[in-house]
Amino acid sequence: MRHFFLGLAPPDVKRGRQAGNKSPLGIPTHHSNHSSLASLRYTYEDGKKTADWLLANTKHRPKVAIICGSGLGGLADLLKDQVVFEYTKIPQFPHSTVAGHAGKLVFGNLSGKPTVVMQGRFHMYEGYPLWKVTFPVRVFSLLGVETLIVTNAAGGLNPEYKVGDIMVIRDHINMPGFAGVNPLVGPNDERFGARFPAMSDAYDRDLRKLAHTVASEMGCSGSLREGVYCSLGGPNYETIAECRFLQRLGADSVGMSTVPEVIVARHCGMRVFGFSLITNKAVLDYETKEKANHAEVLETSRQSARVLEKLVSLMVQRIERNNNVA
Ligand SMILES: O=P(O)(O)O[C@H]1O[C@H](CO)[C@@H](O)[C@H]1O
Ligand code: HPA
Repeated sequence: MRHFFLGLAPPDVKRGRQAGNKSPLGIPTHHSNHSSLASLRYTYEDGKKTADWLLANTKHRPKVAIICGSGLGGLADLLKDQVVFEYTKIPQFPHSTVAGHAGKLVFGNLSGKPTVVMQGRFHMYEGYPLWKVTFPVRVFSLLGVETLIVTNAAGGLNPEYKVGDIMVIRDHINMPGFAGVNPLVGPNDERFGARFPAMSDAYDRDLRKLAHTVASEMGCSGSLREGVYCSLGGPNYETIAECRFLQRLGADSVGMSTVPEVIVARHCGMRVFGFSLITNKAVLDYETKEKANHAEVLETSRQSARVLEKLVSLMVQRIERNNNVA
């Protein structure tokens, strides 16, 4: 296993062609107007710089990328012939700040397939704008990744779901998107994708089918669900009224991530698959004393991670080049 401690200070983020004070996360603290805010983002060339740096420092050429949810980073340990980069050492990469997100990018072979795994993702509630949250996805696309697998820890809204169940994501509800909070807001660079991408087929049908096949071969189809994930901004967990509202909207699970990554991956033509691990039941009853908390989320992830890891690695084994399933 090789670790990179090259001591490279991450270069400054593109300033959106404006001067101004910055927070420690590189986020400007003063904006003259909305349009300067909208043009503040990483450019295609920024993504290319980071991708080229990674390609120069590893011989791996991944076709599959996996983003691990809270407490689910153990998946990276299954990679053979690892090359590990701390996020803090990768030019322009944001840094992980949440418990259960180690902040390492791991390249290697998973089930014999060249794969890159994010041990830790970025969330809007950490103070990152969505163009930073989703920067790794664009870097993956520039590395040549064709398939993105996302995992997350989520609260179960569907009354049938139990803690420890795994939900194949069939579709999502982008709650912040209703208010215009979307990673694709701002000037569109056609080299990544079209101005108006479709999202009706965001989660690949063949990979969803494959997940059910693999789960039944593993003998765990009883705890495999399929449903709709709803993303909120966080960081507070939902009120009871909000959970009831989300249920009525048709959401089966709720979390604070994933959707921006999926939107950006689909924008740049990647095939997407996702799992929610149901780490807690959403609180829907005013009589209960139950409360969501991150310690419980991490504990459920710890207990159920092995099944999820096996499911993902068996799926990767069957993903062929050019988006086929073996
Ligand atoms: O979605 P992931 O990153 O798995 O994490 C989930 O767990 C945290 C809350 O416990 C939130 O960050 C929520 O989004
Ligand atoms: N709500 C939001 N995000 C979450 C939850 C939840 O209940 N569980 C894990 N992440």
